[in-house]
Amino acid sequence: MDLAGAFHGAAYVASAHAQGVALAPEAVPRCGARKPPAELKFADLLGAVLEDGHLRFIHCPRGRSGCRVREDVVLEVSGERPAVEAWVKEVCDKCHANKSPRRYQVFVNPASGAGHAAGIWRKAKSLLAALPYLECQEVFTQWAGDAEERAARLELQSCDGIIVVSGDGMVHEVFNGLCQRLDASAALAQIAVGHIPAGSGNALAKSILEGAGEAYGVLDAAFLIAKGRTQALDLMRVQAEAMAGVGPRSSFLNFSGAIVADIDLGSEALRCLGGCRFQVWTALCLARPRALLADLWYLPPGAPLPAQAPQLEDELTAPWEKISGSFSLFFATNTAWACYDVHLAPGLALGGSGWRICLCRDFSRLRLTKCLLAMESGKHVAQEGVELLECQAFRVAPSGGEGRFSLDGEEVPFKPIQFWPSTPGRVLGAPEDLSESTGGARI
Ligand SMILES: Nc1ncnc2c1ncn2[C@@H]1O[C@H](COP(=O)(O)OP(=O)(O)OP(=O)(O)O)[C@@H](O)[C@H]1O
Repeated sequence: MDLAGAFHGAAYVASAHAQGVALAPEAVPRCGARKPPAELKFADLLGAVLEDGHLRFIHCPRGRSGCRVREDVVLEVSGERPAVEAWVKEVCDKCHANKSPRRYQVFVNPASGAGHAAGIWRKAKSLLAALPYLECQEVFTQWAGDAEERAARLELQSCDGIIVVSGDGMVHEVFNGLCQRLDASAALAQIAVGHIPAGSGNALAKSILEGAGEAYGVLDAAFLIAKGRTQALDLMRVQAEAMAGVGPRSSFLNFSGAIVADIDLGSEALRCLGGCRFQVWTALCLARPRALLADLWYLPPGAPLPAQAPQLEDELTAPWEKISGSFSLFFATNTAWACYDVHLAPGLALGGSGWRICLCRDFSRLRLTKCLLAMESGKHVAQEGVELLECQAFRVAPSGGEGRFSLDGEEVPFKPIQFWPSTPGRVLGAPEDLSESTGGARI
């Protein structure tokens, strides 16, 4: 169907087809791009909204840098109101994956990253609030653990997802809140978690955006969330000694020892620097790198996974594999990116692919430095001696010396710890399903 109208006396025709809305040459934009684009692609559109006889296309094409920019196009429409409304609805339905209205709970952490979360949320909200099919209820967290408590108490009937405006630490809290619930399986299936990067590492946001072919940015993250596609995320149940008072934990992101944990945990005090905190602390840690003396057991892909996780004190035999040694680097991950600029496991998909463990054994300071530098591009995987193991489950037990362990960016005791797959979660934002975006009939 075509939509005809006039603006300042100029005639135009907006014509929706399978890939987008074509604007006839004489179409005149009321605001936005100086020159009207010939076509507004559904891939760049979040919807069309009727406001006082005008039709606003919420349009976010990619700018020169590859990041999304907001370039709404507003046209004056004429015609029978019901016909125009039907046209608008059909266009909207083609713009986002989820046809029904969605209600999101938003958690903004004023203490995350360099303390810019409120401004970051304002930017994302200006886009999300323009979409009539989205309703966002925001809460500024008051203390560490606030988001976890709220996720554990959330009423499932009133919420379709949680948007975290913070770093990975608060995403960890939200998944742990969902995992603690009596109805955890239902909550994890229903409540998809979106991540708008406002922390220092923002590994989840980066991994989702990169996997969906989007640039890393605030508007990009908000755009992908609004698109409404979701995907599974593997979660691991964490069994550890001496976690009394903390309760059982789940991990969605990573686990590290040796220099990576020392950098991650040691640099906490420099959170005000944002992502730079890692660079500064890496330089300090490389001056005197501390190796992890430990035994690692892991269950390789394809090995039968028992229904029950072994107890931490149980002996592990085949098909478990065992590696003992001095690890200069120990970094297990569930996501391709371990930080917005650390491409730890290139190509690792979020759901159903298990974890990867990156190991360096007995590396000199020079080799370790080269490995850490190459991680930015993911080229470390081709370096001699860098191992990347695939696993379904794993256990690490320190065998001597001192050290620290970091679980999703938070410190856990330097004691035996085991990771066992649990009910997967869901995240907001996924690559476009090509079968959905092509072959649509002309409307
Ligand atoms: N109002 C608050 N005051 C103090 N701390 C808070 C508040 N709200 C949340 N927190 C805590 O802030 C901590 C840090 O947040 P988060 O980990 O998300 O950011 P980050 O450390 O800067 O980023 P990243 O984890 O990506 O490196 C979390 O552990 C969270 O519990």
